[in-house]
Amino acid sequence: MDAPLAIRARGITKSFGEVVALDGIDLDVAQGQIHGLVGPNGAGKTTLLGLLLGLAVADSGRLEILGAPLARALAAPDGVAGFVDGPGLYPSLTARQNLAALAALRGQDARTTGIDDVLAEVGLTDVADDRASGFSLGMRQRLGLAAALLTKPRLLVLDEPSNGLDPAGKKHVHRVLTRLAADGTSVVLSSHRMDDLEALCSEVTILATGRVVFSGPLSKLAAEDRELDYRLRTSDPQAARQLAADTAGIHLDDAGARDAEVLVVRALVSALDELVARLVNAGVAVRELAPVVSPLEAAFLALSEQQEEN
Ligand SMILES: Nc1ncnc2c1ncn2[C@@H]1O[C@H](COP(=O)(O)OP(=O)(O)OP(=O)(O)O)[C@@H](O)[C@H]1O
Repeated sequence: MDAPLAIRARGITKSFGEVVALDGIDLDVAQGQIHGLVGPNGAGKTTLLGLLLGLAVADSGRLEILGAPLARALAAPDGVAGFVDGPGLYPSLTARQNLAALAALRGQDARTTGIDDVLAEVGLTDVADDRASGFSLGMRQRLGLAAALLTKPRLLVLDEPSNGLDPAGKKHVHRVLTRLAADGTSVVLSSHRMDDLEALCSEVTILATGRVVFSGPLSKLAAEDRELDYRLRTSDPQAARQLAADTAGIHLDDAGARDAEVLVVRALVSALDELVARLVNAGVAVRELAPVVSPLEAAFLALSEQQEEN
C-alpha cells in the first residue's frame, strides 16, 4: 500500500479581489518527501504555502493535511510548522529567548524542549545569546527554522528558506531538512534557487499564474525529451567543432561560449550520444560535458518564456 499523503489538495482556488492567486491546484506530497515549489514571481507559491499553514483559507477545493481535512479556521493544523514571508521573531530578545518564548506560548517547558539542540542543528549555538535584531537575513531564517523544529512537526512548510544563507548556513539547513525527511517528516519549500531544489527535493511542482504546470519527480522532468544547451570541452576544439557541425541534430551556439576551448551545443540526448561516439572514434578526448542549465532550470525558463508570450 502507498504511504499516506502528508498533503492532498484538489481544485484549490484562492483570489484576492480580482486577482486569482490559485486557480484549481492539485498537489500530492508523500510522507517523508521534500517537495519543492517553483514558479515565476506572483505564481502563487506563498499563497499556497500560507493555506498549508492555516494563515488563510481557500475559496474552494479540498485540502487534506496529514490525513485530515483542513478545518476552515485560521490556525496552523496540528503537526504543521513553518513560515511564509520570513519567520516571525521578537527582535529585542536573544535567539535562545525567542525560542523559549515560543515554547512558553505553546505551554512547553523551555528547560526541556531541546532549545540548545535545535540551535546547534541550525548552526546558531555561537550566537544563541545575541539579540535577533542584530541578525542577518540568513541568521533569521535559521532561527525561524529552529523555532519550527521545536514543535517536532510532521509537515514543515518553508517559504524561500534559502534566502540570505551563506554556504555554511545552507549546509546546516540542507542537513536538517534531509534528516527530517529521513525520519518521516514531509517538507514543502519554495525557492527561486534551482540548485537548492535539485540538491534537496525528490519531487517538484512548477506553478505559473496560479496553475500547476508540472508536478512529479525531478527525474521525470530531466527525462522529458527536450533539447538542452551543453558545454563541451575536448582535447581538440577545432576537430570537435567540425564533428559537431557534421552530426545531425546538433546545433552549434557560437554566442553561448565565452571560452574558445569550449563549444556550446544544443541537442537532444540521442544526438549528443552520437556526437560523443564520433569524438571518441576520432581520438578526441571529452574533458567536460554538462548542461549549461539544469533540466529544472530549462523547464522553468521555457515556462517563463511561454508566459511572456501569452
Ligand atoms: N494579500 C494579498 N492581497 C492581494 N493580492 C495578493 C495577496 N497575496 C498575494 N496576492 C497576489 O496573488 C498572486 C500570487 O502571489 P504569491 O505571493 O502567492 O506569489 P509567489 O509565487 O509567492 O511570488 P514570489 O515568487 O514573488 O514570492 C500575485 O498576483 C499577488 O500579487
